[in-house]
Parts: sequence; structure tokens; C-alpha cells
Amino acid sequence: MDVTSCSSVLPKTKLYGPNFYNSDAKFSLSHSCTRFRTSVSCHSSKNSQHNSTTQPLAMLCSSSRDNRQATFGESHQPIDKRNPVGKTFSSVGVCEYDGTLVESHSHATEEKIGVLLLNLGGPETLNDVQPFLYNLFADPDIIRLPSLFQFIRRPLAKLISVLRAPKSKEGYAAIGGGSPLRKITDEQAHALKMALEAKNLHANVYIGMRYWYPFTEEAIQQIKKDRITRLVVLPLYPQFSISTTGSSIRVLQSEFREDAYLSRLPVSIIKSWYQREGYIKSVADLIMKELESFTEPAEVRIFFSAHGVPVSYVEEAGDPYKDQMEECIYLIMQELKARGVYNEHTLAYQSRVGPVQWLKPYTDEVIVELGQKGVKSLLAVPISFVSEHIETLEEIDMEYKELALESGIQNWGRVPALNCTSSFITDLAEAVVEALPSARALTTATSTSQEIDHDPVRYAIKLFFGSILAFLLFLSPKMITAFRNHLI
Ligand SMILES: C=CC1=C(C)c2cc3[nH]c(cc4nc(cc5[nH]c(cc1n2)c(C)c5CCC(=O)O)C(CCC(=O)O)=C4C)c(C)c3C=C
Ligand SMILES: [Fe+2]
Repeated sequence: MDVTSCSSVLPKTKLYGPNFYNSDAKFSLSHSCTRFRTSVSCHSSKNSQHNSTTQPLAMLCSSSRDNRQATFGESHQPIDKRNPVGKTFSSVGVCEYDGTLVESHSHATEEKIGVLLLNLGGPETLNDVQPFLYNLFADPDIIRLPSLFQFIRRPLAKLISVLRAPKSKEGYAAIGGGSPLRKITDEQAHALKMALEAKNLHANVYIGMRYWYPFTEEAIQQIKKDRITRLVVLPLYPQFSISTTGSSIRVLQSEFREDAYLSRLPVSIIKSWYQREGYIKSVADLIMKELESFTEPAEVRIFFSAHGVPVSYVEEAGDPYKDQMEECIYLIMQELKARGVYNEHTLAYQSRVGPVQWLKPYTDEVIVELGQKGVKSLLAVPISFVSEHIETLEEIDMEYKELALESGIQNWGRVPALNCTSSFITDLAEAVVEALPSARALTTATSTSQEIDHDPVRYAIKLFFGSILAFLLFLSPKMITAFRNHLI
């Protein structure tokens, strides 16, 4: 079995440097395809710009298992009781893939393909909201604390989740008492499995959620139990962000590096896929359809609203999210122009949380400005996520719509999320087929700045100064006001 030498090992102090995100770890498809004896053709896109960015699992880890308040069972208890079927969409045990064989050392092994869909997860009931928020805020990729402050991560997550829960619960109550994310992701997984079968690729499709059931760790245990021999990891986020795909990959890495079987499993990660032709065309189709519902379609401002991230992610940590978002919007607008649609457009960022600066312009502020400028028709396009969720159903459909109407905008529309749109699912299936040949096994892990300090003196010094700083932070009037203003 191949072991990929990984060039993506990160510097200890800067976990997310631009080198990691910009490193082009694509493998030559033609080379990789020769490793298969298979009738599945390896598609390379006509236009390389439209390929997904794939990469074998890179090596940076910090254990995220402990960061969790809600238990998801012992590591060898793969199926969540609430989901007896689990998150595997499998109709066949062994993946035939049209007689595919892959050479493993000196003997040939039957290939068993797995596709792991990564997603955020959402609370299914109002009682789930606070523990879900705890999991989210305990994630080192969501709240990035200096190493000195790591020990306050869990109490801080507890505090923020308790303070935030009432506001979040109101939102979830307004959309029916829970997130639709699990149901939609289940449907997408099923549709993807069918689309792969239509391409004669029989694969088990797994769902791994980052902050709620079915957790990524459970999916990984199921993959291991099923003895998958080749895995494609497909995050359901078109654009890469440290806070989404990056965070889920971190979980994968920490699970994989500790396990002999998993660390040898050939894996291909599709890090981002916002530039795929099939995706761009599917979004353009939905926009065109929605424009037709306005009386004067050409006068409508197309308003892309992306989920924000703190500015520091982009400017300090090298998150490519903003660049990818802008390129994505550019490609969609080019596609619309090619179809004779020349509407004005705007990109803004929504859903900011907490006292720090987030990517600008902010959606709510831009809506007010556009109203003041005399824009009368607005079509909102949620762009960072491919399923309906709280931020489309509550924030956009309720809060922003109300704000727009108050601001003088008379005609409001919203493009639905892609969900199971067939052209989109077919494109995801193509992305999986393209990624398969570049699967590579994990190499050994390196330590990171997040790892436990084994030197007791250094640890004691850090603890001492960290406690003083944490104490000052909690008592600072600025911090208290910030919590009150932004979380509750
Ligand atoms: C690409 C999409 C997303 C990015 C980037 C992202 C970053 C990010 N989010 C928070 C805080 C919260 N996110 C919440 C819900 C939520 N976030 C996304 C997507 C992205 N987040 C989705 C799809 C959802 C909804 C899930 C659902 O239940 O439907 C929440 C909880 C809801 C709320 O209280 O508003 C929080 C909190 C941060 C801090 C962050 C980047 C650092
Ligand atoms: Fe979010």
C-alpha cells in the first residue's frame, strides 16, 4: 500500500499558514489511474480551473475528542442509538466497482470504496441546543486561544454556550424546533450513492458531523468496521475555511494517526470544490429560476450572503475562505453573463458571533444601505452552504427579509439551497470519481502547538500566568459588555 510522503506538515507555531492551503497536493490523474485495473474512467475536467482541490490527509492534529460535552458513545460503538441505520448508505457489502482490483503489496485485494461526507451538524431538539453550542465553542478551530489559555477552553465554551443558548433556541424554535441539517444530509448521502451507482461505482456513503449526531468519530469507526479500502472525504462546504472543513479534517487526522488500519487507508480529501463547473451551473440555474419570479428580473440586485468568519482567520491564519468566496461569486456571475444575465450583484457576510471583527461588509448593514440607495428588488443567495439550515430559514428568510422591507426594498426573493438538486449531486459524484485515484495513506503525525506540554516546569509557569490572564480577562468590563451585547 502506498504511503504518501506528506509535504504539508505545518510549522509548530502557526497551524494554518498559507503554505498549507495553497500547497497543490494534486496528483497526476493519469499516473494514478494506472494503479487501477478498472473500467471506471478517471475524468479530468476540461478546464483545470473547474477541478476540485484534492489532497491526501495532511498532518496536523490536536485531539478534539475531549472537547465534547455530549457523549457519542465509546469509540467502538459505532452506531448512534438515535440512528440505528447509522450514517452509512450502503446497499452492497463489497464494492465491486466493475471488477476493480488494486495492488496491495504483493497480493491483489478487492476494493471497497467509502465516501465520507463532512458537515457541521445541528441540534435536533431545543434541548440539544446548549450541548451543541458547547461542542461548537469548544472547538479550537472556532475559538482560537493562545496556547497559554488552552486550559480555559472548556469552561469558556460552557459559559458562552449557556449565554448564547436562549438566543439560539429562539431561532431554532422559529424553524420548527430543530435543525433540518441531518435530514437533508441523509437525503444528499442517499442521492449521492445513487448517482455513484449510476456511474457504476458502488460505494458506502457515510456522514460525519462535527458538532452533533452522527459525529465524525462514529462514522470513522463504521468505516473501520466495514473494512473500507479506499476513502474519499467530501466536505459539504464548497469553500474551504479553517472553521469548517479545516476543523473536520483535524478530527480525521487525530482519529487516523492513532489507528494502524486507518493510518494506512488510502484517503483523498476534496478540500474545496466551489470552482467546479457542475456546482457553478447548478447555482446559476437556481438564480435564473428565482429571477423569473420577479416582475422585472433585470432590475433585481443579486445579493450573495455568505457565512462570515472572524477577520483574523483570513489575515493572521491564512484562511483562503474569503478569496475562494470571491472567486466563486465571480465564476457564478460569469456563468450568468454567458447566459445573457447582466444583473448587478453584491457579496456580504452574515451570522457574526462575539466581540471580534468579522469579514465585511456585513449583510444587515448592506441591506440597509441598498434600501437607502433606492434598490427596490433584492434576491438573496446563500452561498457558503449547500443545505437549508437555521441561517437560511431564520436569519435570511425572517430577519433579513424584515430588515429589507423596513429599509425600502419592496420585492424580496431568496434562492433555495442546493439540497438534492440532481445536477449538483451528479457533479458531487463526478468529484468523487475524480478524487479516487489520488487517495494516499497517512504518514506519521507531527506534534503541534496544541499538544500537552510534557515539561512540568514550563507547564506550571504557563498555568500560573494563564490563570492570572484568564482572571483579568473575565473581570474586564470590556469583556463583560461584549458578552452581554453579542451573545445574549
Ligand atoms: C461555511 C459555513 C460556515 C462557517 C464558515 C461557519 C463559521 C462559524 N460559525 C460560528 C458560530 C455558529 N455557527 C452556527 C451555526 C451554523 N454555522 C454554519 C456554517 C458555518 N459556520 C451552519 C450551516 C450552521 C447551522 C447549523 C444548523 O443547525 O442548521 C451557530 C449556531 C446557531 C446560532 O446560534 O447562530 C453558531 C453559534 C463561528 C463562531 C464561526 C467561525 C469562527
Ligand atoms: Fe457557523
